Amino acid sequence: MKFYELFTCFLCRGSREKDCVSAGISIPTEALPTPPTASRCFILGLSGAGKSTFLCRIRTGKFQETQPTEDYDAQEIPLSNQIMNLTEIASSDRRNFRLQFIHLAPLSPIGLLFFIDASGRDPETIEKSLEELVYALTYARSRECQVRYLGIVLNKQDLLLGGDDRWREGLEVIKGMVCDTIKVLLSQQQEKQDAPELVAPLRWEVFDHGVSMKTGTGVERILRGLELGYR
Ligand SMILES: Nc1nc2c(ncn2[C@@H]2O[C@H](COP(=O)(O)OP(=O)(O)OP(=O)(O)O)[C@@H](O)[C@H]2O)c(=O)[nH]1
Ligand SMILES: [Mg+2]
Repeated sequence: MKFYELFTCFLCRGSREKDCVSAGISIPTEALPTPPTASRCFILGLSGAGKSTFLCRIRTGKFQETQPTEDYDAQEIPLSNQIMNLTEIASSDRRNFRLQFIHLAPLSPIGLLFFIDASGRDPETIEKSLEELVYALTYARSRECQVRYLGIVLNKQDLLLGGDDRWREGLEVIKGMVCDTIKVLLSQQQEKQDAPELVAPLRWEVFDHGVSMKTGTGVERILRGLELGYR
């Protein structure tokens, strides 16, 4: 799928309904999010990408089996420089993501952590993930909200390590698709030049090298990235 197709796709797709069982804090669909006081970081990614497992790792320091999240799940964690509110948006649901902006003042910066299940190496799943990422970045911008930090997490690499060398190649392809998408998005937005300070995440990076929420590899790196992104 071409980049501009990703761009138009998000405009025509609505948010999806999911039948889910809550893994943590469960809030009825119709309830509005309560305003958090800490800096905000949204955890996005398709269902099953590992968002709750990441939150669970932070909460308990261990791997625990999760259930699909219902609507969203939030927790506040202390970083070295501030308190960070991490809010998982279940299945990257667009409506639930948009609802979070009710309590965000214009120009207030946010962070995004975007999870991708890299174990399948299925191009359609990656493209679908990237559509959601483009939607999130573009929606944040439409709300005059600066994305201060974007971390893209290529998760579940423990499932690749036992395989042959082709997994390494597959991972590089995924990383290439992610980087191309972000670069095209940023250059297109910069061309518009209507609000340059809102255009790009001030800092973005891809977490690859063995990342797995099951083994815990990469969790510290992700938190450190977030910390640096908000410095
Ligand atoms: N092998 C492996 N499994 C993982 C990893 N991360 C998550 N899982 C498993 O993948 C499944 C889905 O993980 P979740 O963390 O619930 O996924 P999610 O992104 O929160 O999904 P939704 O809440 O539906 O949006 C669970 O069975 C996890 O145990 C990983 O790094 N490696
Ligand atoms: Mg979840």
